[in-house]
Amino acid sequence: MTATTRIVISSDHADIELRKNIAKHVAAKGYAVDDIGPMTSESTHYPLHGKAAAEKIAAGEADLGIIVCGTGQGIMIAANKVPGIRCGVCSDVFSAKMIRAHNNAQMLSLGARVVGEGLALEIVDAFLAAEFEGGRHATRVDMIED
Ligand SMILES: O=C[C@H](O)[C@H](O)[C@H](O)COP(=O)(O)O
Repeated sequence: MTATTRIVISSDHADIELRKNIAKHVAAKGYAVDDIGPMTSESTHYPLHGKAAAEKIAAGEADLGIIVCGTGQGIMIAANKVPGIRCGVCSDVFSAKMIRAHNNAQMLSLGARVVGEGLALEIVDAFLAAEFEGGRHATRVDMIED
């Protein structure tokens, strides 16, 4: 992926400040960021926001996505219900690299109540820097899509 990669970012209410700071961090690297909210901390429902971000990717309006909820789990489950989407929750840098390198995941999910902001930004950087390795991994990703 290049610096022209389009990145959609969303969350539930668990930590909109973390989401906004991720958006700023990613934009500062030169990526095209589409932060689709929500814009207030009012309690909301993570399935809505995981689906909305995943649908942007499925529609070809974004290349990669970063989503946030309390644990990262609920919004990830919702995103993965959109056909063609592969999303993983990461709480460590190695996994963030490997969901791109081996699983060709288009979406990274973060738990705002699990990781602090410093680690979250390192995880984001690892996800964005990694490239899909193809080969035997492409065979397996194709099996998921089948
Ligand atoms: O997987 C779900 C997420 O962690 C949600 O962010 C969480 O369930 C929201 O909980 P609450 O409504 O208590 O803030």
